[in-house]
Amino acid sequence: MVREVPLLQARGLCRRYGAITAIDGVDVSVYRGEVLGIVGESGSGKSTVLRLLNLEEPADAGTYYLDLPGYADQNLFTMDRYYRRQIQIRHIGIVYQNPYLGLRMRHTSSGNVAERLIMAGERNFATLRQAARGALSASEFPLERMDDLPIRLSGGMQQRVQLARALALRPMLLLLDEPTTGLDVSVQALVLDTLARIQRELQIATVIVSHDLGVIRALADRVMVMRHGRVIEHGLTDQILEDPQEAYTQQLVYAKL
Ligand SMILES: Nc1ncnc2c1ncn2[C@@H]1O[C@H](COP(=O)(O)OP(=O)(O)OP(=O)(O)O)[C@@H](O)[C@H]1O
Repeated sequence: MVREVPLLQARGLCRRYGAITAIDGVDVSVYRGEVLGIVGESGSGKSTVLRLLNLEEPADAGTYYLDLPGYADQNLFTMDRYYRRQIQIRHIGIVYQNPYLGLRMRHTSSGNVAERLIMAGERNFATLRQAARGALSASEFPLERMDDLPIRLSGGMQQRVQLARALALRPMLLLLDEPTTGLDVSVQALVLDTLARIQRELQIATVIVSHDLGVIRALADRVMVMRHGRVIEHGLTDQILEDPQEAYTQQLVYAKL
C-alpha cells in the first residue's frame, strides 16, 4: 500500500528564551491540502511554533522536514543558511496578525507583493506588475487600491495584501498567525471566506494559529491544543470541539459557548 507522505514533518521542537521554555517537544505534521489549527491560551507557545516552521528562528532541538523535490531528506534546521532562506522565500508563505510584521508600510501594496517575486529573482517590471495584480486579485483585494501604501488601507485590506504577498510564489506551506484577529466581525467573515476558498483551490498545506475557536472550526481539519509549551490534545476538529477529552480543552471550548 502506498502511503502519502506529509508535506511537513517536524519532531521534538524545542525553543528557549533565557530561562523561559517557550515550546518543549512539539511534533507537527501537515499533509498537502490539509489545514492544521493550533489553539491554546496566551503564552502557550503557538506563535513560537509558527516562527520555527517559518525558519525565522533556530530551534534548540528538533527536526524539520518538508517533502520538496531535492530537499525531502534534509533537516531544514541544520541546512546552510542560504538554502534555508531560499526555501523560506519560495515554499513558505506567512500572514501575521500584525500587518507591520508582514508588510513594508513605505512600499505600495503591489510593491509589497512584487518584492516577494524580486527576492526569487524576477526583474522584469511588466511581469512583476502582472503577477502582483494576479495575486492581489486572487486575495480579493480591490485592485484600484493596489498602488496605495498599506498604512492607508483598512485592516481587512492589509490582511489581503499580506495574503497576496504570502501566495505570490505559490508556496507549498501557508502559515497563518491570528490572521483575522482584530478585524470587525463582518470583515473577519469575508477574509475567512477568502482563506477557505484559496485553501480549497490551491490545496496548500496550512497551519493556522488562532485563539478564536470559530475561526478554527471554519478552516481547520485537525487541531492541536497547546498548554505551557506542549501539545496536550490533538485530533480532528469536530472531535476536539464537540468532545474534548482534556480538562483544559474542555475549559477552552466551553468558555467560548
Ligand atoms: N523573543 C522572545 N523573548 C523572550 N521570550 C519570548 C520571546 N518570544 C516568545 N517568548 C515567550 O515564549 C512563550 C511563548 O510565547 P508565544 O508568543 O509563542 O505564545 P502564544 O501562544 O503565541 O501567545 P499569544 O496567544 O499571546 O500570541 C511566552 O512565555 C513568551 O513570553
